[in-house]
Amino acid sequence: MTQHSLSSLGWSADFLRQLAIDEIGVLPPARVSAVHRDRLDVLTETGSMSLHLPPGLTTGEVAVGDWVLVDPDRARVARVLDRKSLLHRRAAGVDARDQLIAANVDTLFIATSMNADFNPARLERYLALAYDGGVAPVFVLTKADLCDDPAPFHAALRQIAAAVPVVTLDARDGTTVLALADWCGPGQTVALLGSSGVGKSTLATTLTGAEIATQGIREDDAKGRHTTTSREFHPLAQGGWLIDTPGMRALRLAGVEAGIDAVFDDIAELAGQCRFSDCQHESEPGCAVQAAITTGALDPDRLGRWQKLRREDARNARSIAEAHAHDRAFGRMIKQVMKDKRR
Ligand SMILES: Nc1nc2c(ncn2[C@@H]2O[C@H](COP(=O)(O)OP(=O)(O)OP(=O)(O)O)[C@@H](O)[C@H]2O)c(=O)[nH]1
Ligand SMILES: [Zn+2]
Repeated sequence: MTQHSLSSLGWSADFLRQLAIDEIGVLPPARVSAVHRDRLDVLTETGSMSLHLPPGLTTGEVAVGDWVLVDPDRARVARVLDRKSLLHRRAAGVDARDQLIAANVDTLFIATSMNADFNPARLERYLALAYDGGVAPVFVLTKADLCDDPAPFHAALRQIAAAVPVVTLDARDGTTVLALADWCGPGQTVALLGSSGVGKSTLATTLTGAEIATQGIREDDAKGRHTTTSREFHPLAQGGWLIDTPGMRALRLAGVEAGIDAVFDDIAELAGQCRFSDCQHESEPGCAVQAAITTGALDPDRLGRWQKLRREDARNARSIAEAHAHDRAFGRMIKQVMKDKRR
């Protein structure tokens, strides 16, 4: 069985600092490598193991990449450590639920190919998710071998986010993929997002040096819940880890307003200068956003994409909040019924 040092698994001072004196050496840390319906797979310094959860903790509250402390006598989780980053979304399907995608990811590779797939709105959506979750984004332009002129794509990315690194590669070619090596070293954790066909599986295979069976079927599971039994935490050839996030086609943002405003910081800043604090940036007098569109400083399409994302995010966050309130009200009703029965 392969053994890993804690630091090669991504352990750092952020986590060590959270341990109480009486936990050190007693409750060993472990990194979650897969989340099943009723248990977790984890990697520790001594190998891999399967853990149950303590009462009061459900697998919906744990993500691949999480650090937990292990209660070795009971072979179960003692507690989940605070995360340094978290990717989450509104679950697929009809139920309004926040779904954790991956925890403690250092870098999100946002993949797109340089063809008709290239879609600024989609890239901004991924970017908002990364910023909100505290994960550093990197744009990965795939299929470099099929593109005669990458310059327009680079220019478009600069418009979207000038500060985000851009790497152009052929996902099948290990030599070009080496351009990602800086983010893939020992102790580093990366995740990969992008729409179908951009080359995620191909890139994952090249980065890990192994065939990864990515399965899109999980998302279509009626409950929108991870029911996988395959591994989701893959060692990278460079020493780090890849968290596989399959089936991310329907990436519905919820409660990531701060991330959205970070992506559109130019518009958020203009909005702060509007005369009315609740300006909708439509036809109000003294609207700094509309003024910037008039002078050509702001692309109206970009404003439209910002407004659309904000609306979607607010709508999803609201339905998750309403679902929680409904659950609580239902719980109270059940309790009352039980009480009345006992009388
Ligand atoms: N020429 C070229 N082909 C590529 C490149 N990356 C991926 N492909 C091909 O594009 C096709 C789709 O690649 P995948 O890796 O399956 O794409 P994916 O993003 O994982 O797609 P889904 O599994 O549907 O999400 C495959 O036939 C790959 O061989 C590249 O950089 N250059
Ligand atoms: Zn305005």
